[in-house]
Amino acid sequence: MAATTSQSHLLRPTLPSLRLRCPSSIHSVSLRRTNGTDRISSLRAVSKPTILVAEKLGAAGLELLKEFGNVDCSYNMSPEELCAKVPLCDALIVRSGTKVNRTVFESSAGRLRVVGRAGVGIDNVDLLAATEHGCLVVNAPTANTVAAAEHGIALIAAMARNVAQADAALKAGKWMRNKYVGVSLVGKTLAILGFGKVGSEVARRAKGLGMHVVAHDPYASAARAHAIGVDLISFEEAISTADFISLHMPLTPSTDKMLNDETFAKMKKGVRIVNVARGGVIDEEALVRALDSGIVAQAALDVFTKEPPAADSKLVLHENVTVTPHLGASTVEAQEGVAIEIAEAVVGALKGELSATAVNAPMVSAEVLSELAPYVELAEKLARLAVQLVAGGGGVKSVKVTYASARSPDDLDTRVIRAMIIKGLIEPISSVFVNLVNADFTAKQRGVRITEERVLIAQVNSKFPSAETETGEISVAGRVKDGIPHLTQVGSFQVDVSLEGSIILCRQVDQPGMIGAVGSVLGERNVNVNFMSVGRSAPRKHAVMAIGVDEEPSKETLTKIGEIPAIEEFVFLKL
Ligand SMILES: NC(=O)c1ccc[n+]([C@@H]2O[C@H](COP(=O)([O-])OP(=O)(O)OC[C@H]3O[C@@H](n4cnc5c(N)ncnc54)[C@H](O)[C@@H]3O)[C@@H](O)[C@H]2O)c1
Ligand SMILES: O=C(O)[C@H](O)COP(=O)(O)O
Repeated sequence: MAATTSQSHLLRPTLPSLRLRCPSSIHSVSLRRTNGTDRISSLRAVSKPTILVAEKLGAAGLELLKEFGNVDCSYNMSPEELCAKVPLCDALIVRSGTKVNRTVFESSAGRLRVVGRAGVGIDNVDLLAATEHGCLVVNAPTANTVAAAEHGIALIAAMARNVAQADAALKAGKWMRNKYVGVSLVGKTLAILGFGKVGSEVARRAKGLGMHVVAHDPYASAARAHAIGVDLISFEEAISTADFISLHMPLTPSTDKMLNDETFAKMKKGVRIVNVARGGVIDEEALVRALDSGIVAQAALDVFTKEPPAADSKLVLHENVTVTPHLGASTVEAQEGVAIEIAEAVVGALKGELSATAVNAPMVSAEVLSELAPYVELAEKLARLAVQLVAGGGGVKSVKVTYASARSPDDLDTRVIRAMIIKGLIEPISSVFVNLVNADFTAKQRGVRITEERVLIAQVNSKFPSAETETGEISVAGRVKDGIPHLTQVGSFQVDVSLEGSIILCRQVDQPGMIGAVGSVLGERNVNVNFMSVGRSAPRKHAVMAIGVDEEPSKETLTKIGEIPAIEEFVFLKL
């Protein structure tokens, strides 16, 4: 019998069974918890990795990298030069100026294990190709946020007051006070599209300038926006009511050319547009048309579809457009921060640690990670063992994994364990290298179907911990002997005591004299013992004594039992 209560320990997941279903048979393996080390990323260890830095990186980051590996700083490489170098490198660090496409991963012939993007946007890295090649991609998402937001504000102010145009005119000898009358920011509506890290920092600053700030972001939390004093509104409302629009979303298939002829047509005439996100979110030819027609009064752009843009770009040369050459992240402070952030992420990944900034692998919180760590090696080893039990060498096509845990099934992140199971299933029978990055992809590609079942187990804190099983349940067993109910097991201890009157359970060190010591305490206080049984784990180790008593012992009697030196825990139970 297994008894459970609703009390639960949150951090005690258990993985009691893994079942491998093969075409003709079922193999079961019991899982046990081990103290195995965390081999989550399973990135192959090399003595001193080579790290290729393809774009300029801050000195502090380079120092960190040099402490760990051989650092090759090769800036301004052609695509061909990059492809020629990657087979010799374990990690590659880039900014936005290097295209890390499928050819790069293919050229690396499996050597490249980490791509570090020293910045936020990863639109220059082919994530699918990285994943297929088992290459982790990490970025540095936080260190340049403030720099980008400050640049956005600088562009809003410079555009509104014609700073760049007036500067150029004056340097050309033209004093044009009438031509460069600007517009004020105070009281104007600023619509922020993309209310993430940069967008929300721009919002804070714009509010300080007296602007009315609204935002559109399908994934942002309204509570977070309200905390900054910003209303989240629809895209249509944002673009049709704004005096200024500032773009802060990533470039993805769904944001590609988000601002186009159709959307410009819906804007308030004379709107001003700022883009420090990615050039591709604007249809640049449509923007030129909107500028020419006067729908858009001015634009300030830090980013372009093609960087650098063509020297004769109509957009760049437009008199109502202010441009900077992708300088949003380019402050001394941001570049030092980004360099350190990416160096730490790349070094961590090369060491085989899970990165908090992984872009194409599960990001798992430190809490969940430490909870799962003991099961990681277990999962891989069991899968390795199980796959080798399959006759015929064809591997498995279908695997069912059952996770029994005190965590709610919705709150059980199984990605790391699943990846290790896939690794254990596939690596022994193939030359494929499987890690956390490519596990799901590899399983799918090889036709291995993983189904997962999550079972919620309630766990209890027992008054008598020896009654608990490894999985946190209270376990007792009994039988009927000569018509009388008997207790035959407490936890993992075998006992045999009739269930009459009341029972005292004691756990003690197995040593001579214990039955006499407890019996004398009871006898001296006139408590009649009707049955006594001892079960032990091994001679002279631990034992559980079950004592049936006719009378209820006083508190003082129980205290005396507890004071016997070898007694480790005890409990009195009324039946
Ligand atoms: N110019 C620069 O030097 C510079 C510097 C830093 C960041 N950036 C760019 O700025 C952008 C934002 O960076 P971040 O750090 O704030 O990223 P972030 O991930 O914190 O924020 C992006 C936000 O865009 C939102 N979003 C996604 N799709 C959207 C859509 N269709 N409409 C509206 N919102 C949408 C997301 O929900 C998210 O909240 C990125 O494109 C990044 O590459 C540029
Ligand atoms: O996405 C980013 O982090 C910015 O666009 C900065 O890019 P950069 O590193 O090329 O300056």
